This record gives sequence, structure tokens and C-alpha cells, in this order.
Amino acid sequence: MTRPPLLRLEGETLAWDGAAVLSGVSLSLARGERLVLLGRSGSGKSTLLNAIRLGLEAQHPAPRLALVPQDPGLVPQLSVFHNVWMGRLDDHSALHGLRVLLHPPAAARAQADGPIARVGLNGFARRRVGSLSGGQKQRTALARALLRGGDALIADEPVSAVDPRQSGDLLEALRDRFETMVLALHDPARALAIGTRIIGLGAGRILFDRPARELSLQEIHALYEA
Ligand SMILES: Nc1ncnc2c1ncn2[C@@H]1O[C@H](COP(=O)(O)OP(=O)(O)OP(=O)(O)O)[C@@H](O)[C@H]1O
Repeated sequence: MTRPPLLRLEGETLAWDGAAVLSGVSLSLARGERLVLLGRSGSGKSTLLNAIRLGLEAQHPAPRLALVPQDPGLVPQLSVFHNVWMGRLDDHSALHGLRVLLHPPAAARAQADGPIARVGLNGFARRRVGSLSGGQKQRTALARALLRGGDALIADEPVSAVDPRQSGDLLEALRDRFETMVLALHDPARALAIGTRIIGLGAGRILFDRPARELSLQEIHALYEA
């Protein structure tokens, strides 16, 4: 028996302050898909990602989501551990969360160690996030998502600040953790390597929505030309 899609959008117009960014947006998202959004800067990748997130959050029951926004919303004054552990804050009462943040117990530190190591931040758990490089901050946000887990990951250019070798490894870590992913990426080769399905955006609409295995790099590069 096929399971119903997690989300279906039908002929939607996505707009900010009344100005349409994307028109005629129709898509469905099934469990197990790794959907990658590609397009030039300003083509609407974040806008579509946001609409997908809102659509998923409106479901009953809503799937558990892990989010990696473009601005990852880390707290610079707090340590890597604290920021990573915040991925689980809503799993506990506010009081328990505060207690862990004030006096992290060994068990909480141990839970965060795996994701911190997986993103290559071994030995950084006690470092203040404000003292990290851009790529290290981005990896902290990825560790937070890995610790959180969930039914789907929604991530906006989650590896834009790390070098190409690391970015492939980090995307694999996300793939191993999340059955379903929706990613905005700016690297077509990475998109083809990680995605099961690619949506190309341009001219205020979805230009194509196709299985990754059917797409060539040349077809994707056309999105960025002229
Ligand atoms: N919060 C917002 N408020 C108003 N307009 C916005 C907002 N976010 C995006 N836009 C507008 O929507 C359009 C598409 O932006 P969006 O961020 O979705 O593109 P993108 O493809 O993700 O770009 P980039 O690759 O540069 O991140 C742009 O014209 C942008 O100015």
C-alpha cells in the first residue's frame, strides 16, 4: 500500500508583502524523498522551503521537523554543546531544559557527543560558538539537527560555508539520519549526488521537477545561465 504524501501544494502563489515570488507552485513530497531546490540567487529557494515547512507544520499530526535555516540562529555566548542540545529543548519541560543548560549532566553531554563528532567538531563541545569560524558554526547547526532527528529535515544551504570535501561528508551524515529531506543547495553536483529529486526554479516558477537520476549537470547549469 502506498503511503499518502507528507505534503501537497496545488497551484499556489508564494509572495512576500503582496509581491509574488513564485506562481503556480504544485508539488507533493513523499516520505523517503530527498528533494533539492536549485536556482539562481533570488529565484525563490528559501521562499519555497519556507512554504514547504509551513505546509508540513500545518498537518495533523504534524511531522517532527529538524530545521537548518540560512541564518542558523545559534546563541554565540553559549558553548557548542549548549547550542547542539537546544535541538532537543522541546522534548522536555521548560524547567528540565533550563536545568540542563545551567548544569549540563554527563548524560546530556554524552548524547550530544556523537553528533558533535560526526560533524568534525571533536574537542569543541565546550567552546563558545561566538569564537568559531563560519564553517564551524554551520557544522554546529548541523550537529543540532542531527541530535534532534525527526521525520524530515528542512535545510537552507546547509553546507555553504564548508569546503567541498567536507560538504559531501556532511550531506551524507544528514542523509543517514533523515529519511526525508528538503534542501536548498547552490552546488549542482552535490545536488545530483544527494538528491532523489530536483526542482529547478527560475523566472518566478518551477522550471522542472524531475528525478535526479534523469537529470544531467548540463540541464541544471542552464538554470544559472543568462
Ligand atoms: N523575509 C522576506 N521578506 C520579504 N521578501 C523576501 C523575504 N525573503 C525573501 N524575499 C524575497 O523573495 C525573493 C526570493 O528570495 P529567496 O530568499 O527565496 O531566494 P533564494 O533563491 O533562496 O536566494 P539565495 O540563493 O540568495 O538565498 C527575493 O526577491 C527576496 O527579496
